Amino acid sequence: MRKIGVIGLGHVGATIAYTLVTKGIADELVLIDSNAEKAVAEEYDLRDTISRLDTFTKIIPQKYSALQDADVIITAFGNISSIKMDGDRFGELNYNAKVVSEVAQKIKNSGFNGVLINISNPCDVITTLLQRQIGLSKKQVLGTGTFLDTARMQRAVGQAIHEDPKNISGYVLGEHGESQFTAWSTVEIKGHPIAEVASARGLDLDELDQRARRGGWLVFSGKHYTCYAIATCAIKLTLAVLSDAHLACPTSVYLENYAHYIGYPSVIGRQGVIEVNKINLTVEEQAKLDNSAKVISEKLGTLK
Ligand SMILES: NC(=O)c1ccc[n+]([C@@H]2O[C@H](COP(=O)([O-])OP(=O)(O)OC[C@H]3O[C@@H](n4cnc5c(N)ncnc54)[C@H](O)[C@@H]3O)[C@@H](O)[C@H]2O)c1
Repeated sequence: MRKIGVIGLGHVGATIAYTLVTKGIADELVLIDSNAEKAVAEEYDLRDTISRLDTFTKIIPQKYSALQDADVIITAFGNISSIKMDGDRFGELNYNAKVVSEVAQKIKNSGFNGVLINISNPCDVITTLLQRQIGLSKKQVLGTGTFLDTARMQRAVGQAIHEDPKNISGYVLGEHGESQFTAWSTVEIKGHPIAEVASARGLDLDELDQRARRGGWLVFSGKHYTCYAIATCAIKLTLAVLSDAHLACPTSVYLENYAHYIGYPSVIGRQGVIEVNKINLTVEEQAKLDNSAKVISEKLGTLK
């Protein structure tokens, strides 16, 4: 039996819930939102969907205690309308930090002992707060982090050279925010290092890095939220946990040397973060990672 909880049923949470139901991934789905009307609306839209599906999902609305034996909780609470068009994901910091204190206590009281995947922004800060306040092990808590930004880098490079983005491998690392960076030393196209392809095809890597970083704002500026790509990232991570896939991907993971969560290569399976996959970065990339960690650390500091 696969039991999943989604907390926060806005654009992102509702897209995730719909995907979990229509793909038959969840046998039981706990749906929670502080907006009671919104929760009922999403619950019944999904119940009506189930009438036409070949699979059945038991929907359990608004019940934290039902999370006790859940395999995965996905947190997608927030207030996206508080984000201005200036490209700063820290706009939700104070709001979501307050939500954490409420939600973390309720998750803790439920006795949940599975894997928590956080989406709420600022992702690295909120993931750090959730882990600290729920008290689950650092392996059991992760954030989507730069998994989405890496998809955007794959899209930017793929578009530039007319390749399927899935043929581009490598990592965007650091904060899920403005200080993120593409670690070009890790990027390959069908096994060819990007440096080779860039010189042969005249690619401007700085510009592609910028396109990956600004990718979210391209979507946000048109519809004032993003949903499909982040939901797909969360679903992929959920499936990696449920099937113990040992999926190698960048997520927001706890790094001892920074003492908080940050986007870094990891391996995801049944227990959550199976491994923090330490890789060799160039001196320049390491400096960018350190800088990104400083940005996250400073924001955490403002909350103390
Ligand atoms: N990490 C990423 O890559 C990524 C990508 C997209 C969005 N996000 C973030 O995900 C979050 C959700 O985005 P959205 O567009 O769905 O926002 P949204 O404003 O549409 O939805 C947020 C939902 O959370 C609910 N909520 C607020 N406080 C709550 C609480 N105390 N308990 C339970 N539910 C609560 C709200 O009622 C609302 O339905 C935001 O923080 C957003 O910035 C992150």
